[in-house]
Amino acid sequence: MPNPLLIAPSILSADFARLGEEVRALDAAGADWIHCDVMDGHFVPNITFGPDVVQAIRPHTDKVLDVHLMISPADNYLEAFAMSGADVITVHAESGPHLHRSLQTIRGLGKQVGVTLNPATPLAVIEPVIRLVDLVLVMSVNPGFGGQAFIPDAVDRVAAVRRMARDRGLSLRIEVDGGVGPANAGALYAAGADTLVAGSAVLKDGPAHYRARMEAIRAAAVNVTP
Ligand SMILES: O=C(CO)[C@H](O)[C@H](O)COP(=O)(O)O
Ligand SMILES: [Fe+2]
Repeated sequence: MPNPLLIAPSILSADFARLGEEVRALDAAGADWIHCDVMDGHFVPNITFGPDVVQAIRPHTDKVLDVHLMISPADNYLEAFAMSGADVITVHAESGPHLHRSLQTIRGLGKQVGVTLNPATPLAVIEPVIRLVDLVLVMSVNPGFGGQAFIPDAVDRVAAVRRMARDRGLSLRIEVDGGVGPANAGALYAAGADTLVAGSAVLKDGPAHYRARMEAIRAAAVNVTP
């Protein structure tokens, strides 16, 4: 039985001066999760925000706050993000030498555990830790910026992660992030993705379009028979 499809708009493409309003608008427009991109200017060549901003948006929605940490090292900040009200905390496998420990720490903080891989990282890296996670995030762009072109190899990588999970009897979530929109949602869902992050495809034309943009992605995903 596949997991229900979730659409997770990324606030990376929101108006940062009106972040609370933006989160409320995404929630009201039918977002399943709110995806929060945390960048440190070191692991990725861009800087966004830290746990104080996650804490500031927490009262604006009851939806799951899906925190994608693009920071290195991540371990020193996991507790702060847990305290900020994050529900899912995802770390990059490439961001430190102690991935297993990072995932154990997130679990110990009572949060859903995510691991993510850059497009060039072999999928085998997650084999030793796949039983520890609730979610595998397959990056479909090189992390750091919104609005980049989708890397088509991500579809095959999703299918391979789904096989890896099924072979072990795991029904974890597979999330895809970067350049996701109606043009690739069907292929991603058919390959086994169940959580689609979308920044620019949802937010680029403002709040009046949020609902229609998310519905278009949802419709494109489920209309392709796996
Ligand atoms: O993690 C990210 C970038 O590193 C973002 O979540 C992602 O790029 C979303 O933006 P878009 O849908 O515009 O690509
Ligand atoms: Fe992200």
